[in-house]
Amino acid sequence: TMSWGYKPNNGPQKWVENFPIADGVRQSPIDIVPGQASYDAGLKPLDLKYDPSTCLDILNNGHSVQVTFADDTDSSRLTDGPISGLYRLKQFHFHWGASDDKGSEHTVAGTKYPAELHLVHWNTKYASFSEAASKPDGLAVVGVFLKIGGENPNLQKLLDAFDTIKSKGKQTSFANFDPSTLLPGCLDYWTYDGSLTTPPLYESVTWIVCKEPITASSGQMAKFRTLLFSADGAAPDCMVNNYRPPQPLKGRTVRASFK
Ligand SMILES: CCCCCNS(=O)(=O)c1cc(S(N)(=O)=O)ccc1C(=O)O
Ligand SMILES: [Zn+2]
Repeated sequence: TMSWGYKPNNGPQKWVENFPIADGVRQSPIDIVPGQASYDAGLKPLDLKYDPSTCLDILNNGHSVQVTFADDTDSSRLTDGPISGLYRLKQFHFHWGASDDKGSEHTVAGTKYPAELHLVHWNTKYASFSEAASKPDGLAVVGVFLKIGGENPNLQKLLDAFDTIKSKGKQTSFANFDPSTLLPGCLDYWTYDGSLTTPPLYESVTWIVCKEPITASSGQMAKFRTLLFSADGAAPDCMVNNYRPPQPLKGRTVRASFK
């Protein structure tokens, strides 16, 4: 049997067949409507501290490109913001479109961005990432939108590794990358209770979506589209449109850290 993907026969409309939580009460992503978000003066600024020496490798996992971090210490972590306690950085990855007019998972008043970066952190009140991944307060994912603009030299460091991880299952060592170079200058955010946006779709994510996008040039976005969903030797299948569309809010409140 074919595993899940983003095509008509195995994509987001079909995931509920093997992952019934796809129709759950706190699914992600969502359309964020700024006028309907409630400003919460109690929300703290995000405190993100990343140690580049914890960066391990870059991988084509067949769904996205992922940069993985050593998470055996607290040296790359998220605290404050909407969360309590300390969450360790596990990995970051992206979602993008076949063209610059789509690609993000979250949308803002219906607006799609060409891509979205997700920095995945897990709650150290649990013993491991995989234990945390299924708990209601287990994960905190920081989302950052990419918009078309000037060349992004920090993003380029990742793109330069893409030729060696073109196909599914390829990975290569990737050292001393500082993910904070991919964060926008302003860390105003929206936050809501949600889920993983890929199977198993666990409802375990506190989403923290930055209001300010970072830029990528159109040529840099084209580089993402040279990656393949397919493994070496299989018919080449371009890795594009690896995003889940917005899901029903089902009564949830979206809070804003800013007025
Ligand atoms: C134990 C099962 C964990 C599955 C989730 N893993 S993850 O790194 O949090 C993740 C999050 C996300 S997302 N878009 O941040 O919800 C997408 C993919 C993955 C992945 O597994 O590659
Ligand atoms: Zn993601």
